[in-house]
Amino acid sequence: MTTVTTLGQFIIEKQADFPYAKGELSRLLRDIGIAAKIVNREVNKAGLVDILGDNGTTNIQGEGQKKLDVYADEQFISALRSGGECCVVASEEHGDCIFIHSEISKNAKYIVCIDPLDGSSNIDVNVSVGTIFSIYRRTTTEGPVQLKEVLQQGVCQVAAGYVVYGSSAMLVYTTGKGVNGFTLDPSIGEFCLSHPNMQIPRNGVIYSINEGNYIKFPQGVKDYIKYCQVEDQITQRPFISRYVGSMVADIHRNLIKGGIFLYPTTSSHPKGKLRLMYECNPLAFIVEQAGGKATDGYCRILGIQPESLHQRTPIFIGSTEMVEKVEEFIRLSSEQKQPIGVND
Ligand SMILES: O=P(O)(O)OC[C@H]1O[C@](O)(COP(=O)(O)O)[C@@H](O)[C@@H]1O
Ligand SMILES: [Mg+2]
Ligand SMILES: [Mg+2]
Repeated sequence: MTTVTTLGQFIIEKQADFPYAKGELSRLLRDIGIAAKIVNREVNKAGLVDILGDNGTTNIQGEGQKKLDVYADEQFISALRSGGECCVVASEEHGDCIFIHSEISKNAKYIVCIDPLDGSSNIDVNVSVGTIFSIYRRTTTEGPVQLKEVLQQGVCQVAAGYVVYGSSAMLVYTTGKGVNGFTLDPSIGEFCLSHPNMQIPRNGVIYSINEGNYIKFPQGVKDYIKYCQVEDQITQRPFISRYVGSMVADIHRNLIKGGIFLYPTTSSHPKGKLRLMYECNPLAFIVEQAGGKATDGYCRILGIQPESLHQRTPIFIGSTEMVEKVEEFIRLSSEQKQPIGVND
């Protein structure tokens, strides 16, 4: 008989890794797991319930909100509110932080940054979407929590994770001691350990970028795409182009198979499109913990000092050797030198 380890059991077991732990972070991860199950239930039957389509509202970034964006946002915020371990939430769907002032949360130490529904453009077409979360601890216990306590560097994360709502629902997270993946077993309603100690291959043959923006990319990125497309058996090129358009799904695939995900600056997004606090930092923490790399082309994503809640950054993330290769192309093009391996 196969024994299953549920997320709840695993979290408790791993608590021993943290001598100061009192169970608060465990309960917070549990609360996120519960909200993920509720969102998954709606995603699974999205066509049958009134949850597809536009919500008719826009978020702080001027993006049209989907009904599922708003629904997921409400579910995660209500779970974090009622759980009692979270003192402030920074969500993609809200311009400002949501400070939680309740009796149950008066001693709460944790700060959660969240992208409640990632891959919104794929919601209505039954393609994998996700949720991304990042957890920090307050930097002081004095007085009410301040915005500056939210704007911590990615290296200060105490935990991060994502949920993929795909052919199966999976929750993948790290607390800085490796990465583990759990698959939802609908028959028992539990996330069960299915991918222990996930490791991303050091190299890969999959590159993931919206090539529709090709002409808007910096030269170094264009050169790297050309490099990926040139025939060369030794380096197994041409590489395979895969792009779901849901960052969580693209990163999850590369985490398992190896590969690189790139969202550079473009002329329409001169600072990049993806958000540092609740997309890039959490996924960078996971990929680094799995043995990969995440940079903005020059610097480590986790080392960037945040200045605002919804700031964007270019990102190159995945198998270490592939990220180092694209960094090389970006450096060479900024030194206006001809890269090797493009016009073989
Ligand atoms: O359509 P584009 O420009 O390729 O952008 C796709 C990217 O935008 C996102 O959908 C942005 O995330 P949200 O859906 O949470 O706003 C990413 O998941 C995805 O990688
Ligand atoms: Mg997103
Ligand atoms: Mg989103």
